[in-house]
Amino acid sequence: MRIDVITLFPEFMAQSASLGVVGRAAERGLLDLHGWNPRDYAEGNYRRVDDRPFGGGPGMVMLIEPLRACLAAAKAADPTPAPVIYLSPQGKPLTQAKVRELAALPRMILLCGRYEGVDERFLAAEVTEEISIGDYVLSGGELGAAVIVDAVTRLQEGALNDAESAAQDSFEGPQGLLDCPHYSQPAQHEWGDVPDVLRSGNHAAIARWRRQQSLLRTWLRRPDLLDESQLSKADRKLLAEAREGVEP
Ligand SMILES: NC(=O)c1ccc(NC2CCCC2)nc1
Repeated sequence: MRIDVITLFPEFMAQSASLGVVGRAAERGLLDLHGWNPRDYAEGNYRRVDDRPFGGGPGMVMLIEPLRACLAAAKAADPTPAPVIYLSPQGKPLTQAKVRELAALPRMILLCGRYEGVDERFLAAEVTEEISIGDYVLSGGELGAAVIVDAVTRLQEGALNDAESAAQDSFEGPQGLLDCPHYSQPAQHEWGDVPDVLRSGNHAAIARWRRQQSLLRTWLRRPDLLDESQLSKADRKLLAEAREGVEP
């Protein structure tokens, strides 16, 4: 997948995409990441990318023309069509379903705003959709872009060593349940012992326990994600059994 990021801080994106799963995916050619700096496309001695807002008020607004030229350069670099996604608190909340949709694309262009934002005329003319990574305000869209880069890259074929681990992630299953608890060495510890079932070697019992824990955890922590009408008979039975003796 190719991802072009329009940002005044391309070094930030390069850094965040050089580590771990994303870094490895980039090395494997699963991710082709390009940074584009609007300042490189700003005219005049001062190479202005921002100016004061009409109507007054605090802060600055990113100007149309440097962004327009910068986006044109990014599009000219590769013929593959791509949605232009603007990160902002006014965007649609990012969900794993949206991540899966984006991960299936051959390319996307991420636009990162700074200051008070981008001239509305640029958004109206060039932006396909706005996405928010949560209901809070950041100083720039770069962290949102890094979140999207990470989330879509780990879903690229071959990015994760064990494809299963992606399927067992929270929100991944068809019902979008939370992930179950995980344990490793030591089996006994002053903070508690590993549940016996996980050491039993009984893979059916282990899968059952994990499913039950995911159901219980989702019910306790994120009931908004649990649509019991969508649960199978088996899942409803597992949840009922797990609920006994547990206060939400
Ligand atoms: N919740 C978010 O996804 C988000 C995105 C961008 C941002 N700030 C940017 C937007 C325009 C100037 C700074 N803040 C928050």
